[in-house]
Parts: sequence; structure tokens; C-alpha cells
Amino acid sequence: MTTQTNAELPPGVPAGSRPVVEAKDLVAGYLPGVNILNGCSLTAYPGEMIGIIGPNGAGKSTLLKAMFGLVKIHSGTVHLGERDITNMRANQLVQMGVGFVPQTENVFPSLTIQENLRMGIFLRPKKLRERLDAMWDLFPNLHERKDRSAGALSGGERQSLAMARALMMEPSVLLLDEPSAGLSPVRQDETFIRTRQINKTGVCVVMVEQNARRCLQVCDRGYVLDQGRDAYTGGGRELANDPKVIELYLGTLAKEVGKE
Ligand SMILES: Nc1ncnc2c1ncn2[C@@H]1O[C@H](COP(=O)(O)OP(=O)(O)OP(=O)(O)O)[C@@H](O)[C@H]1O
Repeated sequence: MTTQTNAELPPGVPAGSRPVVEAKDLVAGYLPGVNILNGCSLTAYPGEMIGIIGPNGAGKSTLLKAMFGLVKIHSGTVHLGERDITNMRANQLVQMGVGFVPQTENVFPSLTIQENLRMGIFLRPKKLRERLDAMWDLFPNLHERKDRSAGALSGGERQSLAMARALMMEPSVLLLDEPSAGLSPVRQDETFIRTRQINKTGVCVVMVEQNARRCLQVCDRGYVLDQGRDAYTGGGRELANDPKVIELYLGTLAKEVGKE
């Protein structure tokens, strides 16, 4: 893993901090000989909330999946703290403290809310009660409906449940793939606020988002991916106002930033 001097740490990250998770120079893809990531790097420090944005097909979801062992990494490394987790399997990573919430099919629709949360911690059943209580505190709306089937939930509630399920194992890093996708603007806003609350409980969050402007507003730092590489990185607001980033997003971010 890279040893960073304090001078290289992002603004706001306390001196002496070590990365919680670090992906370095990832080359990865779904099919032999077809790379989607072409040398992509990302570092998240304790307490950070990181946004990954970029044009369609840039490889944002692929980056998260590669970090979670769902896409084969051909070269480059992923570290969780000091430990090399490159190409480890997802079930191992969950045990080690990596949570992942996919964009779709992220709950068991035929199970109740409470049963879904139980599934999230079947590897550590002794912690069930304590973690359930923590989740009811964080997501009181889920508690009210704990015996309701997950299939009957609205999009926003389902997204909350998916996050809660991933949090049952007390991950040190939570990877979220487009948590606001398909939600109304109000529900999107709630999702961003909720995600920030989760982050404030001490979980490092790395999220892919289509809603680039809102994502950059709430995140400490962002990465802009283009063609499988991290083209730009910086503070959230700094990136949102960066002409180069705006240029890459002509037609999307450019218009939105112009409204501010
Ligand atoms: N399961 C898969 N098998 C083969 N190719 C895939 C698979 N999933 C994604 N891809 C390809 O990988 C490329 C990057 O996809 P990815 O979903 O990572 O992009 P993205 O930046 O998240 O895009 P979007 O914002 O549209 O979701 C695309 O060309 C896509 O077609």
C-alpha cells in the first residue's frame, strides 16, 4: 500500500491518517481481453464520503464491483487497511468489513424487513439484537414496518432497507451503487441526507451516482471517471465548479451547475 505523507492527504483528513480502502491502478473487465477499467485508482480515508461520477459507461459501477470482488481485476491492487483484498470473493469481503449495496435486486422481496436484516448478519448471529436496535435507530421508518414484506416497499424504503442490511455487519466501508436511482427528487434528497448520516456514524462511504451535482454537494471528495480512468479528483464543490469537469459533462452537469 502507498505510504502517503501528510502533505499529500486531502484537505480535512487528519494528519497521520491511513486509507480505509485504496484501489490502485485497476485494470479490470468482465470478458477476457476486454478491459473496462484502464488504470483506475481511488483512496478513501476514515470518515470520508466519496462520490464517483462520470459519463454513462465510464466504468463507475465496474469500479465498485471490482473492489467488491464481483469483477475480475487483471492488474492493480485493492487494499482494505493494510490487507490486500484484490480479487477476494464478496462473501469474504463482507466478513472483513466491506458492505456493498447494488443498484437493483438489493433486497429479498418475499421476506419481511426484519427477515431481510437478519439475512444481513447470518454470519454473526450473536450480534443480531444489537445490530437490529442500531438499525431501528437509524431507520425508524423501517422499524415501524418491520413485519411488512420488502416487496411492498416504495423505492426509497427499499433503498433504506438495502443499506440497513449491508450495515448489519458493521462494515468499515460501504460501497453504494447509485442509491438515488429511480427515486423522485424529494426521495433522492432524503437518500443523500440518510447516506451522510450513516457516514457520520463512522462508516466510510464510496458511492457511484448519476445525480452528479447533488452527489458532489454532499460528498467530501469526488472522482470523475472517464473511459475507465479517474480523470479528475478533488473536493466535492471544487469539482462541481471545475471547468474541465463541466466540459466532460456538457449536457448534464454543465447545465445543472449553471443553475446555481
Ligand atoms: N456484466 C457485464 N458484462 C459485460 N460488460 C458489461 C457488464 N456490465 C457492464 N458492462 C460494460 O462495462 C462498461 C461500463 O459499465 P458500467 O456499468 O461500469 O458503467 P457506468 O459508468 O456505471 O455507467 P452508467 O452510468 O451507465 O451505469 C459498459 O460498456 C458496459 O456495457
